[in-house]
Amino acid sequence: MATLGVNIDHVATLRQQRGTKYPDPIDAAILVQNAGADQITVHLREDRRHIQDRDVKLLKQILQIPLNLEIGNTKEMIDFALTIRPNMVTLVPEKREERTTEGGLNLNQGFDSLKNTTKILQDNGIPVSLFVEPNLEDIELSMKIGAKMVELHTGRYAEQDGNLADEEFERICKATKQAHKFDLIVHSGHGLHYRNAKRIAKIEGMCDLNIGHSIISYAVLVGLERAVQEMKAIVS
Ligand SMILES: CC(=O)[C@@H](O)[C@H](O)COP(=O)(O)O
Ligand SMILES: NCC(=O)COP(=O)(O)O
Repeated sequence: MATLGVNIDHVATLRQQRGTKYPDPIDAAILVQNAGADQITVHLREDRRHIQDRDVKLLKQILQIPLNLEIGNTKEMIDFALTIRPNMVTLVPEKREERTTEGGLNLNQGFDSLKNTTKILQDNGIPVSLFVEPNLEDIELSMKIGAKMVELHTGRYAEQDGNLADEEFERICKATKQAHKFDLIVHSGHGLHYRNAKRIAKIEGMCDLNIGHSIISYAVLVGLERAVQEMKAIVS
């Protein structure tokens, strides 16, 4: 079975929504670590809509489990990663206007630049994963770029039902097999939740699942009763 990386971006989304100091993703990361997560994942977006530079710096200092930093392939982000030195970097595509990451990297278009960035980071001891569509061409390109890992974008699998989800699942299985032939470590993520994650975790050789939005959403619900009871005790 796979290990679990918990993406805590959307704890920061709640904070940024009001410009408050709470909820602090650092507090969340400690709870997540104590609950048994194998890794913390954060996506430092160019527009800083959720996670902030300060969050990443503190996480690197306090975490006892690995920190996976997701960034776009820009000079600003590469310089930041080289300063912070996370345990790994996942290079992801980014569009300011998107609500969330819509697909994998365009490896054909970005080939030279991604190869260069991967080399810089890995030469500095930071292993690189490429966030890619689960297709055979992109797996081969990932190997040619020289990354040690890929993260297969499971968004389409998560959005589909029935036969269409089965077809996507097959694509993920084939991409995983192909990646193993090239000695790439395989992770998966995006849109995974309590009903669709198990099937992906059971794929042979699937290393890690990065899951964020569904876990933070569920945490709001399972924590609400206690939160209301504690406020009720204060106001009454
Ligand atoms: C790259 C990826 O799939 C996730 O990290 C996702 O991007 C979470 O961040 P957003 O919800 O801001 O897209
Ligand atoms: N790389 C995927 C990730 O970190 C979490 O994505 P999501 O579960 O928030 O959709």
